[in-house]
Amino acid sequence: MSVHTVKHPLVQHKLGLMREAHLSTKSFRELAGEIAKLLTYEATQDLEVEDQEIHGWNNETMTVPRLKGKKVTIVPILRAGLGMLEGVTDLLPSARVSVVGLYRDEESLEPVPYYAKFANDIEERMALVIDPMLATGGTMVATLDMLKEQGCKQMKIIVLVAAPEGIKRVQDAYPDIEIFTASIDQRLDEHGYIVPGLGDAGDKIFGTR
Ligand SMILES: O=P(O)(O)OC[C@H]1O[C@H](OP(=O)(O)OP(=O)(O)O)[C@H](O)[C@@H]1O
Ligand SMILES: O=c1cc[nH]c(=O)[nH]1
Ligand SMILES: [Mg+2]
Repeated sequence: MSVHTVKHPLVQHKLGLMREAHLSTKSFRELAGEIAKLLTYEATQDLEVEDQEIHGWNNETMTVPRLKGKKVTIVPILRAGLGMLEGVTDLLPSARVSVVGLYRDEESLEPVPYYAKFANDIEERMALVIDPMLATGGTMVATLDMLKEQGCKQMKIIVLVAAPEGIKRVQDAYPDIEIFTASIDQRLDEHGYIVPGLGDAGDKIFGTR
């Protein structure tokens, strides 16, 4: 498995803005979408293209590259993953969206699934799982287990911030999966929050803090 930390200045600048304690809900949500879009650009670098002949502006034929029609399903993890969805669909407008809902139990820190609705032909699609936070990794591994159970063969992960503990948990369970992130932060605190992190991303995106 490889972990790609996207060091692009725009990504790093925007993530820095997200770390401000008193950022408005509006700004936090906008930045989450913008970084998600930039990370998607990186995560889709290996999409295949094929030549297609077209008539150009002067009616001469020319050959242009076109996406080969790789089927993708975007998988936002409720709630917080929804804050990234628009940024991802901006770049992948034809992708199907498969939604899973899991929350992390505050005491045990274990994921509790409560919703799932998958694309019909999910077994033929590459799944792009999106969630702002990869903390203990419990939620992500449970999501990947659900996708595998549905017959999904190729999966990638896009998170805004990852903790080393979460990366290891995903890595142990799914050695071949690629993770794209804007930052690998230092550690988890005693409540399982990423430090320095962003705080509770779901609460910040939905204004429920
Ligand atoms: O890696 P983990 O330790 O499992 O933690 C990460 C999960 O916690 C957060 O969701 P939360 O449970 O707060 O739900 P929410 O999105 O509804 O706020 C976050 O958005 C991840 O889904
Ligand atoms: O730091 C964290 C950890 C889990 N969930 C969050 O929203 N933030
Ligand atoms: Mg939350």
